[in-house]
Amino acid sequence: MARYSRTEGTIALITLSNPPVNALGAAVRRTITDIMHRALTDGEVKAVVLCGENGTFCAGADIREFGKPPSGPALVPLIHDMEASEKPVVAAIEGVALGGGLEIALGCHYRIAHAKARLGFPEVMLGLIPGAGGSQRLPRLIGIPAALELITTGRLVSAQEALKLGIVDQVVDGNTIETAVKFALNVIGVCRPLLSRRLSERTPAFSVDAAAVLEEGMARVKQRARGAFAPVVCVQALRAAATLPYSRGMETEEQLINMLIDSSQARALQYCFFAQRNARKWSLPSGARWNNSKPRAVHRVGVVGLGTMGRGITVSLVKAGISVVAVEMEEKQMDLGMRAVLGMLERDAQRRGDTRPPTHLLTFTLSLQQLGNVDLVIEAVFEDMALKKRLFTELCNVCKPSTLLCTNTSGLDVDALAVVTHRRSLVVGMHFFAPANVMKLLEVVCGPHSSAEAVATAMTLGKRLGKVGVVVGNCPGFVGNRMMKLYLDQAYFLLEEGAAPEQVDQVLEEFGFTMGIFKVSDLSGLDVGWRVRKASGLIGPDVNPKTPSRWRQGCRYSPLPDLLCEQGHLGQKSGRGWYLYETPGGKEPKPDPAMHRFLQEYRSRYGLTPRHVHAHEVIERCTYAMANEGFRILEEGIAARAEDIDVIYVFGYGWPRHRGGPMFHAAQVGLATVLQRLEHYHQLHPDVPHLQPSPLLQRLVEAGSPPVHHWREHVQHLHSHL
Ligand SMILES: CCCCCCCCCCCCC[C@H](O)CC(=O)SCCNC(=O)CCNC(=O)[C@H](O)C(C)(C)COP(=O)(O)OP(=O)(O)OC[C@H]1O[C@@H](n2cnc3c(N)ncnc32)[C@H](O)[C@@H]1OP(=O)(O)O
Repeated sequence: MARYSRTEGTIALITLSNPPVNALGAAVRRTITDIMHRALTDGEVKAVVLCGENGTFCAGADIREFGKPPSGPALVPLIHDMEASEKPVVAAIEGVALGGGLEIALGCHYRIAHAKARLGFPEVMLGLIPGAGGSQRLPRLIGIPAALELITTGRLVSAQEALKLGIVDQVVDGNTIETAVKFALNVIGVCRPLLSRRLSERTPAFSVDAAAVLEEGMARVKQRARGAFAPVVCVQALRAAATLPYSRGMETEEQLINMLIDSSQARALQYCFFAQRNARKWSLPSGARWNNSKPRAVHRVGVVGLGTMGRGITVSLVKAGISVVAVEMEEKQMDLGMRAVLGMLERDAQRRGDTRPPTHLLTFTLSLQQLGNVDLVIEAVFEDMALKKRLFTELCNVCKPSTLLCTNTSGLDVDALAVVTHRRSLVVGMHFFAPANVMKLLEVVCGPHSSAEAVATAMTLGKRLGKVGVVVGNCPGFVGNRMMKLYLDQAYFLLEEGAAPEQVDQVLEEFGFTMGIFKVSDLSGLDVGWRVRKASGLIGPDVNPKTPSRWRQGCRYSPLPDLLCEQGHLGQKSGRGWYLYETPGGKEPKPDPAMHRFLQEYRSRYGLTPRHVHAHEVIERCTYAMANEGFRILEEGIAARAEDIDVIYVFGYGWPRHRGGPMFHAAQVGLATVLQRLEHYHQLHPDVPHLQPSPLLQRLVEAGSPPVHHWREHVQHLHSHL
């Protein structure tokens, strides 16, 4: 938990020891409190050095303890006693000093950091504020504007930036602990009393315009928070630091953290923290798992297709230091793709202050033959199964036998591609999200033949690219797009029933989505879905001409997006979609009076009487339809855990993190309520079978609505696909 030793005769060395990240669980807090007391009262000890074992200072409070009854000593008195001591206390920071870890370091009189250390207050990402004095000490050390930025965003800073800001006193390349011990020996008795080093006793050096900075900060934070409370409360805590004496500021900090600690948003954000980490822990029916499967080394990757996705994937790979052979079939496309990739890399290098983008890692070619020596290929051509099959057959002839063949399809059958190859076990889906160099999500799609080695390699490659990988099973649309289809259907039906696109979007954005569904659709291009619907036989020559327009495959269908596509209204790129744009390619959506007329005519053509659609109906129908499909996905074993589904939605679809994800949201609303509302909507819309509550949801309600991490126990055919 924490060890005590003496060095150089007079220095007490306290080493936090709680692997993997020295989180401050109750037992750790108890041990450091005892050991610190011993050091501060031992007459032979003249100074204390505080460090962490295994190259990590401390990642803060143990997040697993939040939401449980408090136990063990609190951090605030420990930090207070340490700071009040007449013996200098020096923090030797290696690895990370985060949250409560940084709060402890700020209670020390001096801070020495290793050059590779990172420091920060990420509490806001967990729905909290720094609650052990951090919100009061940091602004006293670095001023309101810098503290405001760090605390409201949760951004971590490098040791170098921390030095510039004044958070640390020295940065070292060599042995941090040895340097801190020498430093401690040097300051014994030099700075007596340690008054000027005690941040709580500092007179805040706030500039006269602190009030304006806080006001501006509050406006900015409210605009970005999308309904999340914690960033707003962070500003309130900083306002207390700016306007109140330290002790009153601390009282305010305590009131604010107590208000947040049991909030549903904090629960959701902390759930997301662990869900993201658990997603890495995949397993297959064979018993292969993340921790017993060895990934292949990947040095050189082929990317086939330089459209939007291929370009983003190429940029992502190159930025991770991986050589890429990018193949396009047509010269014109190659030229466009090459210029786009180089432009993105150039802009990225400029942003990072680098003069030269890593273009030496890139080869552009019109010939598949150049893929002979790559370790892995990512196919990113059009969503056309016949084209993909031809390509995979050819890749088998061209690539060395050990090359992994990955498809970036957003929903086509990965197994159908595997079977055309002679290396079925080396085929997996790597489904990136646009723009692929920005979006964090990667669905790794595992077919029935995919080997553990292939899955491990795709997941490891994803991690190198900075992606959050989630292993999913193979079915149309996988997890994300399969649920998205039902979300979109509900949105179209709401328009048919009386809503306007901007009304639906406003409700979804107020709920916290990054962008409303119709804005997203305009951004991605309406033709993307149109092509998928054509390929799946929902529209086009295969449809029996006698089939009613609003009826397909035995259920209600909305032809609204097809009608827009037929008119050339493809979204931003054509200047018109669900919204109107100033020019083709414009980014600013405006409600379109022509769309309102179009919807009116559409409704009267089909005898639909428009009604007022309430905001709660928009949310319920969209989010419960998604969750209901999520339960089916779990039942079929397409996703291993509800958490995986939530990670997919938070990282790939703009679902508000502070609401945890569609499955967690359903649990927070109450599964019995979700079931009852789905039954209600299904009664009103019997022609929408997807609104019928899924059997798993019904069983969970019968079982008393267990918490999310127990849902697996109620799945009848665990791991049918994974
Ligand atoms: C004092 C609490 C008492 C509760 C009563 C409430 C009273 C109110 C008073 C509150 C006092 C507030 C104190 C403080 O202000 C609040 C905090 O400190 S909140 C915590 C802030 N810290 C963080 O958010 C850090 C989170 N961690 C990370 O960012 C990263 O994990 C990392 C440290 C940068 C390391 O990254 P990686 O190397 O990529 O490794 P992983 O992320 O995979 O992590 C490895 C492993 O460690 C687990 N883990 C990481 N951090 C914590 C943590 N803080 N608590 C518990 N567990 C942690 C992570 O889940 C991984 O586990 P694994 O998946 O391997 O099982």
